[in-house]
Amino acid sequence: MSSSTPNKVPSSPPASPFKLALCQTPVTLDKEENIAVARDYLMRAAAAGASLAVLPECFNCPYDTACFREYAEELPAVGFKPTEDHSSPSLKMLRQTAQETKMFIVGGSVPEIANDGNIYNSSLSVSPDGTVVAKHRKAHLFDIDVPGGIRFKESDVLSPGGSATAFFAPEIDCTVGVGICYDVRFPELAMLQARELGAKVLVFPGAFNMTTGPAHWELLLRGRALDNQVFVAACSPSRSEGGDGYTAWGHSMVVDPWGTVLASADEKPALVVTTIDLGRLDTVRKSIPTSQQRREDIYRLQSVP
Ligand SMILES: NC(=O)CC(=O)C(=O)O
Repeated sequence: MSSSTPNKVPSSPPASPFKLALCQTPVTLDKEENIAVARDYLMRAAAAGASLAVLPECFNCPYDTACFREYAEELPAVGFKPTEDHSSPSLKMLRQTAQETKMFIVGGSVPEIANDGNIYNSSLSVSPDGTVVAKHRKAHLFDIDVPGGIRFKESDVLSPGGSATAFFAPEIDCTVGVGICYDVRFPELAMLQARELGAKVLVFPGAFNMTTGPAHWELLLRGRALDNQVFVAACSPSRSEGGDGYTAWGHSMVVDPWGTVLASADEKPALVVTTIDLGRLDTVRKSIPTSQQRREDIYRLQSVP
């Protein structure tokens, strides 16, 4: 797996605390309306003092494989400059809002159509000057079949991304990792973001559902926070029926490196704002120094012939 490299190694001592906002927006069939609502929540996040704001998975589109191709947009690569024109209405909104508010925005995710016709579930992150600083394509596709629960097959329509993603945000002196929803179930990805890319906050736009949400959402977020001793912030759409009846769990949540839930929403539309103090990360890592106690010599997985 290749990894995108953050644009700077974070300096020490840790930066001042900053505010992070999760925008748990309602998502409907109306793409234009979804984008306008997302902007409205982002403006409210800025008014609440946020420096980093996050949108949900598929913020412009119902979470429904039947919708992905119709709603898909072409998206640019990392490094795309604010001066360059682009056709994507979602990117236009993200850039304009980031520039106006001076926030870093992790733009949830939107269906992306690539030059070769493949569709991806992709997240763009934009810096306060409007530059695209990260692009993550959902690496693990949500193909599941839970008897009596839910069946979903993203791979019917989507192709998987092939890298781990993180970007450095100088204004808050923090490297931010980005994964999308099902990616959170794979500890190796989070470990790569934290250990090799230096992420201190892992952000997951995600839309769990009424079967896996109550069972696994909080458990996974707290697990990834604890096993990497990082902050984890996950942003869901609010609970509304998708085109084929997919019902999002909601419960957007921020967890600290000790595994404590700092802030969370219920299932309704919500703006969750909380303070991130990266000093907490150093305290936890000093108290329980698991990163220095790893036994790499005994972790080798051996394949069975
Ligand atoms: N929707 C997803 O990608 C993941 C999910 O709902 C789950 O893992 O459960």
